[in-house]
Amino acid sequence: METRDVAAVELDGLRYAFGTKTAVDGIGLRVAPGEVFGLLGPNGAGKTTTIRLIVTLLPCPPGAVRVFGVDPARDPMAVRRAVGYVPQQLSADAALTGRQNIALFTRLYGVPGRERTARVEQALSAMGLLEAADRPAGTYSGGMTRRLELAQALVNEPRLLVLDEPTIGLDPVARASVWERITALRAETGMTVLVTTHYMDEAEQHCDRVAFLHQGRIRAQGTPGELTARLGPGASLDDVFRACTDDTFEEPGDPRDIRSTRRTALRLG
Ligand SMILES: Nc1ncnc2c1ncn2[C@@H]1O[C@H](COP(=O)(O)OP(=O)(O)OP(=O)(O)O)[C@@H](O)[C@H]1O
Repeated sequence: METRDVAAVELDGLRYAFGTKTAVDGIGLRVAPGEVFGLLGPNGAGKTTTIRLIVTLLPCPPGAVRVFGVDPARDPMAVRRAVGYVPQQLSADAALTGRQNIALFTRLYGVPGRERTARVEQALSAMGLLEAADRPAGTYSGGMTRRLELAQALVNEPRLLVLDEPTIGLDPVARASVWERITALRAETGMTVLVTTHYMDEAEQHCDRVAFLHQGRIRAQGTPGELTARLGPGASLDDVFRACTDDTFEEPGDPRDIRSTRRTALRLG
């Protein structure tokens, strides 16, 4: 039986290695239901690997991951039913129309036949794509393509939406339009959103809480306001990013340690 206290995502000592390369090195975090939570960090920090473990695309050890209380190591199908995942790599078929692309996903997700049309229309509407629905996806702008991919994930009616770099490569207007849709969706449905991004301004503006990863470990986590406050007046999330990737940062996992890097970060900033 689920209670209000069940986390949307809970990681406890999560580890993963590709052969001898440790990509995720003992991560613990908790994403509350309804939160927008940002996983931040430099290239190779372990963000995508963490996400792929959560969405069951990589096998995780029992007990290290819970999605709404369900361990993907024990019941991956239950986790897949709860999750909508938009990977970094573009997944829309350029030759199909937007509507056809989304319809394809209703089949992939096993949406019952009688519900498919309504789900497709809802997803198109939620992502502002009704007018462009019957054009080939190959004619869409970058921002529209991203919104189409979000729409594809939405037909599963996910409780947890997982987005890997949803705005990468988009111009500022398209980035804003993608976030506008995500924000509206969250407000309307109460959906939990787990997102990776390299854009610190987006994380600062749109994430309720964030965790900074570096070399497979969490270096700091909290609200953007908490983390910047630890670096002092005028600090930005960019400064926190730099502090967390500084090699002198010794004790991962304890957000208080960020204070010890304050001087370094300010110097670098
Ligand atoms: N399939 C793989 N085989 C071997 N090593 C991998 C594989 N996938 C990722 N890695 C390694 O694991 C580490 C973490 O990679 P990951 O893709 O999770 O990082 P990331 O934080 O998502 O980076 P980016 O911001 O570049 O997407 C990196 O050192 C990467 O080279």
